[in-house]
Amino acid sequence: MLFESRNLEYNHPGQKTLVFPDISLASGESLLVLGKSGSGKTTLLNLLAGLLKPKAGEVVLANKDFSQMKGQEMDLFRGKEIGIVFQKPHLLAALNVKENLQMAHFFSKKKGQDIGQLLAELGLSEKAKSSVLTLSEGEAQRVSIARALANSPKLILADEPTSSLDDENTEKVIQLLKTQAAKIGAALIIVTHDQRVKAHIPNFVEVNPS
Ligand SMILES: Nc1ncnc2c1ncn2[C@@H]1O[C@H](COP(=O)(O)OP(=O)(O)OP(=O)(O)O)[C@@H](O)[C@H]1O
Repeated sequence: MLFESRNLEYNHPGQKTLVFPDISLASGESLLVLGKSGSGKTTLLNLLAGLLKPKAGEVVLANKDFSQMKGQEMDLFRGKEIGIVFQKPHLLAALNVKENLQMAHFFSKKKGQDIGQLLAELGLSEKAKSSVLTLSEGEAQRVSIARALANSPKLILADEPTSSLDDENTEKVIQLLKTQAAKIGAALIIVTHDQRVKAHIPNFVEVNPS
């Protein structure tokens, strides 16, 4: 398996212990994380991104357990191997579209995908030199997907990536995530409430409040 998380538990201060379902994904496979508000979906995503350390359990990507990795070692590992798409695109306002993607290459110190080709595949070639402030919401979300993919990560994590998009852009964003994950052989995990996404990705786990 390319990616596995096992027996994960987490404690927010003063809260009940959250216990998570195990996940196991091969290269190119996609999975939805479903669950009620407050059940722990974002916490799970943060554990899978190495942004939080679990109280128990392990997270293994390409045979490496990174669940207890810290500091610079974790940042470097994440920069190389994990692409994250947030609910709202976090782009650098001072930079244009292409420069935002170049930053991802710069920080990961890894030769990733060709940026021109990636922009073309995401239908953004004409926006390469545009300020990110001038993009529509759908375009900005596609740029943030391009940025998450720029280093050809082995794991792509997306937190409610379609919640502010219309049907057409939702369809586009999900297809892009799926086809790009398959193309670069990554595992794809999407946290969502969005019924529209369930139609495209049948594989899911549910986080239940313990
Ligand atoms: N920093 C924190 N400190 C204390 N408790 C927290 C913290 N972050 C989250 N929690 C609690 O942990 C639980 C899980 O939160 P989390 O954000 O992971 O849920 P979620 O399923 O993503 O919710 P939503 O769908 O509403 O975004 C909730 O009860 C929340 O109040």
